[in-house]
Amino acid sequence: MSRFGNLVFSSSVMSAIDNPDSLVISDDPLHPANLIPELCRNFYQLGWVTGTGGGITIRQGNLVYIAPSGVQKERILPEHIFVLPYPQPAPSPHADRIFLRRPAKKLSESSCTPLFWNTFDMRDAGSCIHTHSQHAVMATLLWTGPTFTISHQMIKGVRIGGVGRALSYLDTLEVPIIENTPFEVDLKESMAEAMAKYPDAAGVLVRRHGVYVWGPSSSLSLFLL
Ligand SMILES: CSCCC(=O)C(=O)COP(=O)(O)O
Ligand SMILES: [Zn+2]
Repeated sequence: MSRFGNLVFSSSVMSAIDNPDSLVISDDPLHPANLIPELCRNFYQLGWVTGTGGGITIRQGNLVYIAPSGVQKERILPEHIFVLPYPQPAPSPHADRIFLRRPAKKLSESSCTPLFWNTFDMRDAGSCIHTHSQHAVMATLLWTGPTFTISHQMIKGVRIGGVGRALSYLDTLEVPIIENTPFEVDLKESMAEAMAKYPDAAGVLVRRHGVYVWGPSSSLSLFLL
């Protein structure tokens, strides 16, 4: 453990401070910096992240990897990935979010970052995926109330709260639907409220917009989609 300003981080985080690019260079296809671009290409092919919409994060221990904002997600490269330490104090007008590594190219981290943080803080999630899937949007139009509810369907792989035990055929899956806002960041509070009110939900739908789904790892978040 070492100190970085007022924060205490593991030695792996501290060694990354000397060579930030080492955080996104790996031969391992499962390394988050390689996995995020691959998953984004898959999401594009599925029609889930058309235009520049959607976002993804993977957290491995105290390192958080986040895709860039406002870019065609199918064109993301490992060098475009942001890396942040976790945990860290919430950003405020007086303190910015802390980054261990930013891309050399002029990019911003996903505008979903505050919402991704909800899933780390409230569910100890290892990944969170946000898509604009037409199926998710359609569900929010057909279920006009505050939740999408389903039972006796393909819910056996869905985990309670995204990270707990798997649901059975006989369980009922209830997913909160929050109302859309002009900016992604403005969904943070209503998403957190929905997560607190529905602790068993493995995701949050955003009306006329899409869905946030999380899991203990990227493969399990993906399965829930
Ligand atoms: C045209 S997308 C508007 C913002 C949005 O909904 C979104 O998902 C964008 O996420 P990003 O990671 O590109 O900031
Ligand atoms: Zn979105």
